[in-house]
Parts: sequence; structure tokens; C-alpha cells
Amino acid sequence: MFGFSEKTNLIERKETEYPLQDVKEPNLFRNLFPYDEPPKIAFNHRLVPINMPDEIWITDTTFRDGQQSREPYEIKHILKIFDYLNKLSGPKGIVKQSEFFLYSKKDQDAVYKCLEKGYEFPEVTSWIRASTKDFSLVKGVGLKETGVLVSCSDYHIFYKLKMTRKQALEHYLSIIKECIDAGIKPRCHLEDITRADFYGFVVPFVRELMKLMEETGFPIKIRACDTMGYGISIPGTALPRSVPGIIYGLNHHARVPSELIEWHGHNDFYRAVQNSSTAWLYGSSSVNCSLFGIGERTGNTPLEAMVFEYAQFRGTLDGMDPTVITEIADYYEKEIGYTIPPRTPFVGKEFNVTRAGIHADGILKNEEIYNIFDTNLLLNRPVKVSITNTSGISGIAHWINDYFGLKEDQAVDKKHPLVIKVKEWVDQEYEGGRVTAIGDKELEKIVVEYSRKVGFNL
Ligand SMILES: CC(C)C(=O)C(=O)O
Repeated sequence: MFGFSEKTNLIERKETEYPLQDVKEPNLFRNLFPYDEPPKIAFNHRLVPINMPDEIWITDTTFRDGQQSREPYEIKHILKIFDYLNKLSGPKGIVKQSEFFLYSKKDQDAVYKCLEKGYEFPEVTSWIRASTKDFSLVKGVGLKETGVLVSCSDYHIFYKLKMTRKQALEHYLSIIKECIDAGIKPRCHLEDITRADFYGFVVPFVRELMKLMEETGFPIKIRACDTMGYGISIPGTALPRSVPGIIYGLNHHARVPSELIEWHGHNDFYRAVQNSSTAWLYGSSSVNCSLFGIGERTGNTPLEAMVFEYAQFRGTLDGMDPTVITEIADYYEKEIGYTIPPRTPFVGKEFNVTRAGIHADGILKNEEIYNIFDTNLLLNRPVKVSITNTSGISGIAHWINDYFGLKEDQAVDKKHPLVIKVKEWVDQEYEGGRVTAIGDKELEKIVVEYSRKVGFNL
């Protein structure tokens, strides 16, 4: 790992108490969330130290948050995706866990079948309604950990639960105790933490959870859920929106060790990836993601993005095989029927496709000029040039070489008669009013036709 020294997660400090502030009226942070205007970002210029844990990892919510936002996967899909996650995770298990619903017989069957595979990673965990019956269900299925919803903003406490903060805190504690009594490790999903009163509710509540952890010896995970995507990663922003502030505060004021902190982000303001990286950087070991970011509304943090964030932070993929990401994308498109938006980083059809002639010219000289990394090696996706009116003669030469696999002596350059003929055809198309890109199959036909005319063997 670069630039981060060995350290303990919890620094020595004097005990500071954060009593619960049992307010009469909800604190809706109207200065930040006026509702009839876009939300606001406030700065208090407080900087907290970067504190990346010695171990970081990814957890998966494809089958929970991911599935709740789309039509359910068939069991065969779940099993195949689970295989892929295992393969991607590598021997070190960087994709550590995956969470599953247990509501229906189908959900439970999927869990049993994934467990039968006997994989160490990802570990199967559950997501349940917090009730005695559901805790015994988790136990019965043989899972060790479950997610429990403990919504923490006043939006949820006052308006959804219709409770006071004190009532909510007591209610949540009793549920978590029940979970522990049932012998299951709780993972507390602090829903809507980026709109919650951090010192008035979150810290006092999480302190109680940490006391319970000390008393019972049961690890209690704290998942910080940025339910509406309001989190801000910029240093010096004020709580409750500050991701560095939330992670630092959980770690140092609520005393949660890094390995028990997890960030769960949403992408409503395009910040999911950045916020998850920030969570890692400021002391959360775990970031919760879903494949292709499929999740409620605008989605979650894309898991594949965090594979590459991991590699960039750590300087190594640590055994993860990123070519599996391409296999998963193909599987989603061909077998599940999900269309990945073409410009999606790492997986969209166009993510490493260039159209502009000037870029194609660069690629022809040396592909590193316009490719983010060796996408062929790391993702099994060679850099591509797609032909339009702006592709130019170099773009056409690159397309022909790539499409027909022409290498070295065989490769055509921009002076080749075939390339010149095809370029004339492309120009005529656009001069004639064409506005669409030229598809691979269409161009293949034209190239084959002109190769005969110029006597070039493809
Ligand atoms: C339902 C909760 C836990 C969640 O997924 C979120 O807050 O985004």
C-alpha cells in the first residue's frame, strides 16, 4: 500500500460523552435540504485526517438493493452471478460478502444453492425484517450475519416510524439484542445517515451499540447508508453530508473499529464512486456495492468501479481477475436481457471506443495515447474505433486492422488503396445526409466488396 503508515484505528483520547438529544421537533436540516430547491453544500472548514485502514474490501448488494430496484432475478441467474463474484473476488476474497433476501421460498432456495457451492468468498449474509421470526429464519438457513434496518434521520424517525429519538433508540437496541440472543451477528443499516443529526442521534446510538458489543462479545457492524446520495466527499464540508466527517466520527467518537464500518452509497448526485473511495480513505474498511450500480433510483456504487479504485489505491488487484467483469457484463446483456448504457465505464459497449479521426490517428500510432489502460489485457476488451464522418482515414485503417485481425506486415495504413476507397464511400454516405454511425456489419460488407475491387486479400 502506498503512503499510509501502520496504525491502530482508535487513537488514545479522553472519554467524551455524546448524550442523546431527544428533541421535540424533527431536525430536517432545512438550511441544507430546502426541498423546493436543490440541496446545499455547507462548509465548516474542519479537516479530518486521512486514515485508510490496513485492510479494505468490497461487499455486494446485487441481490438486495440491486434486486429490489428491478424485476427479480431467476435462481439460475443468481447462481451464475454468485459464481462470477467468487471468481472476481480472488484468493484473498476482496469481494467479501453478498447479501440476500430471505422473504420467499425462492429467495431461500437461492441462498441454499449458493451455500452448497461451499465458496469461502463472498460470504452469504441476509437482509430481513427485524422480527423474532426472521431471526430464527436466518439461523435456520445457517447464516451468521444479517442486516437490520435502523433508520437514523428524523425524516425516518419522526415521519416514518412516528417515534421520538429516544423511542427509536430503545426500539433499535431491543431488536439488536434479540438478534444477538438468536446467535446472529447484526449489521446495523443506519439508513439516511447523510440527513441525520450526527452528534444528537447517530453517535449516542452507535456508542450504545458499541457498549452492547463489549458486553456480549458479538461484533456489531455499522453500515453508514447514504440513502439519498447526499454524501459529499470534499474535505471541509459540514455534517451531516460530509463523508470524511461521518467516517471519522464513527471511528473516533462512536469508537467503531474500521473493520466494522461499511459505507453504502447511492448515486443520485453522481457521487457514489467518489463517496465510497472517500469512505475507504477516511477509515471504513468496507464499501457496499452492486454490479453495474443497479440499485434503487439512480443506483448504488458500481462494484466494478470499486475493483479499479481498489487497484489504484493499493497498487495491486490483489488477486482479483477484472476480466470477469466483462464476462458478467456479457452475461447480463445476453442472458438476463439487461442493457448496459453504452458509455458506462469499464463495461459499456463504447467505453473504449473512439470515433474522432484525430484520436484514431493517435491510436494507430500507439494505442496508449487514447486508451485508459491495456483494456485488452485487463478487461478482454481491445480498444476500438467506430466509423462516422469524423473518424478520418486513420480511423478507417484502424477499424479494418482491428476487425479483420490484420497485424504487422498484413496491416493496412492510411495510404493503402483499400482504406482510400472505403474513406471515399464513408464521405459519400455523410455528404448524402446520413446522420448515424456506421455499424460493424455494414462496414464489413463494404470493406469486403472494395478489397475485391483493389485486389487485396483479407
Ligand atoms: C434500506 C437501506 C438500508 C438502504 O439500502 C439505504 O439506505 O440505501
